[in-house]
Formats: sequence, C-alpha cells, structure tokens
Amino acid sequence: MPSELSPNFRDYMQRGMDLRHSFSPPLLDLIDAAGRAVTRSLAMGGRVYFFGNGGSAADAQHLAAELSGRFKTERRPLPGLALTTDSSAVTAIANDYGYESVFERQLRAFAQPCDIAIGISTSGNSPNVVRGLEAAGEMGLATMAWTAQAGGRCAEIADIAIRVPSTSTELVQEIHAAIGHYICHRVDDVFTDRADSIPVLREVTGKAVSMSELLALREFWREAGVRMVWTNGCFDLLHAGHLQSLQYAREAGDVLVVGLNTDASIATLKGPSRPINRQENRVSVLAGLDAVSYVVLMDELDPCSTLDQLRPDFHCKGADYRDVPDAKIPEKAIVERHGGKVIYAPLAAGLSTTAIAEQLAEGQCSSV
Ligand SMILES: O=C(CO)[C@@H](O)[C@H](O)[C@H](O)[C@H](O)COP(=O)(O)O
Ligand SMILES: [Zn+2]
Repeated sequence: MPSELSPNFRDYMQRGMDLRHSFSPPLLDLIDAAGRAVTRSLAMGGRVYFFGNGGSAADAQHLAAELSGRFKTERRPLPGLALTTDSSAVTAIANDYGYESVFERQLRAFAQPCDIAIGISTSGNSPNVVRGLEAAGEMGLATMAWTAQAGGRCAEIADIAIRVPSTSTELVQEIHAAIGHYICHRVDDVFTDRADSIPVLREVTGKAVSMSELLALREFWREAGVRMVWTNGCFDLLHAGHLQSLQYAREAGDVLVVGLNTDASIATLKGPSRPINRQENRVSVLAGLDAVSYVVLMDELDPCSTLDQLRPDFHCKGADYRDVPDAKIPEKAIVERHGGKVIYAPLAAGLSTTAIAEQLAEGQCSSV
C-alpha cells in the first residue's frame, strides 16, 4: 500500500481485507445457496424484491438494476425490483400506516409465492425490514436476510440468513454489495439463453418440479432454443426396459421431462392394488437417473391438457404405439398441432411392470 495513505485509511482497508479472508466455508456455502435461491426463483418465473434503509436502500436499487438492466453478459431483462424507489408509495404508506409498513404493504400488493424477498439490514432489526420479511414469509415467498454478525430479528425469520462476521456497518454494507454481485454472476451463468446453461439451471432447480414451475421453465427453454422431450407413465417397478426408453427419449432432445402418474391416477388406471411404490419413492428413483432431466407429478389419466400447455418438441411413446390408430393416442394431434413430433422408443422384449408384479403375486420368482 502507498506510504502516503493515512493510518486510518490503511486500517480501514486492512480490516476490509481481513473480513473477506475470515469467511468460513459454511458462510461461503450460504452465499452460494443465496445465488441458487435467486436463480431458482427467476427461472421459475418469479421476481426478486430487495429492500432496506439508507445505504441498504442504495444496495437494493443497485442490485435490482443489475437484474432488469445488465450485469456482465448479454441476457434477457430479469425482474429485480427495489421497494425503496417509489417515493409516492413509500411516503403515502409511511404517512398513512407508519414507516414500518412501507415494504410490507408493497409486498402484499405485488408479490407471488414464486418470488423471493431480500431484506438488507446491518442491525437486522429495522422494523420495516422485519415486517417486510414477515409478510413475505406469510405469503409463501422464499426469504433472505443480509445482516451483520448479530443477525437480529431479520436473521431469525428468514429462510436464508447471511450474517457478515463483523460489527462494522460500513464494512458489512460493502460485503452485502459483494454478495449481490456474486448472485448476479450466478444469474448470468444461467440466463445466457444458451442450451449449455441447462445443467447449471437444473443444479439450482432440482429435478422434481411442480407443473407451474415446469411451465415457467418451458418458457425459459423455448427462448433459449432448448428442445424439450416429454414422456409419461407410472414407472412403478423400474426395469431395464424403462431405462432404455428413457435414454432413447433423452437423446432425442436437450431436456427430458417425465410426467409421472400420481398414486391416485394409477389406482384409477390399473386397479386398487397399484402402485406398488408410492409416488414420492417413484419420483426419487426417476430423479436419480442421468437420462431424466425433470420429473413432474401428473394426476390426469392422459397427458392431453398437460401437453397442450407444455407444447413439447417431442413426445416419446413406446414402439407398441407406432401402428395403433391415432384415436388411441389422443395427445398426438395436440403435440403435432403445436409443431411437435411423436417419437417411438424401441421396446425391450419381455419386460413389463405388470408382468413382474403378476409373477411376484403368483410366487414365481424366475428372472425376467
Ligand atoms: O449507509 C449507512 C451507514 O453506512 C446508513 O445510511 C445506514 O444505512 C442507515 O443508518 C440505516 O438506517 C441503517 O439501517 P439498518 O442497516 O440497521 O437496517
Ligand atoms: Zn453507508
């Protein structure tokens, strides 16, 4: 460091460097989890709300603008919003309901459960930030608090609490901005609108998704030119034939989504003695396969309405459907109407869940 710097400034810079070096692996993991949580919300069609007071209000605006504008790479605009910027809303709510309501009331006006709320407070106890996080949690949003070491009430109530290990307000604020920039890097990695960002995205979303999350992902894939393959079934007793057809389906496009029949729909389709494995176990087994990109539970007896919404590029059926009349594959016309194609996976001879289940029931234990 140049010698003409004042001792105070030297000390300040040194404390900043020491603070960065003091980050423990669990804290770094938590910051990474924050990046994944924000990316997940954005990929699922959610918004990111930032709020705080004073310097933290500036951080909120700064980071929201990195999302709606640009960070480092060219990508689509993303919905980051600071709840500190609408002076009419802030002053009216403060005037009419009290300053502690300024973030809460805006969240109650705009937020949806797929969104994420980030409250920034060095004390961790500013009432308006606490109230904002409480309201967001009540509304089902993911919540995050960025605080100093003590954490305060904000850290107690947030899903993810990042306590910067310092009591110095200004140093803590600088780290908050750095955390925000790290998150922006993470977001840029996924929203490059290129197919090779898909594995990064799946790492943050996990494989088991709800139908509404899948619909948001589908929009994302469409814009990124990612080809989606769909297949559906019960996948009750997984056998080699399933693996082969899933592999075939996966190779037809960029992501393979498996629509997995719920327990209730299988009982309706195949009788009350099925399924053998409950849906949460069937989801886990499928999610463990490399070929499967995403799993979504499906309650309908046929996938027509689901495919009408998802509009997959490919819909994979078993080869035994190749020569049946179109009327037996009612979803075929729907897929084709949206520009998709039905493909047929070769069948592995002699392998079927029903045959295995029947053999077991009859006490025949010959290998299939
Ligand atoms: O920027 C600074 C101090 O560096 C100040 O403006 C500071 O943000 C304000 O005093 C805030 O009101 C502090 O609120 P909080 O961080 O405790 O929630
Ligand atoms: Zn400041």
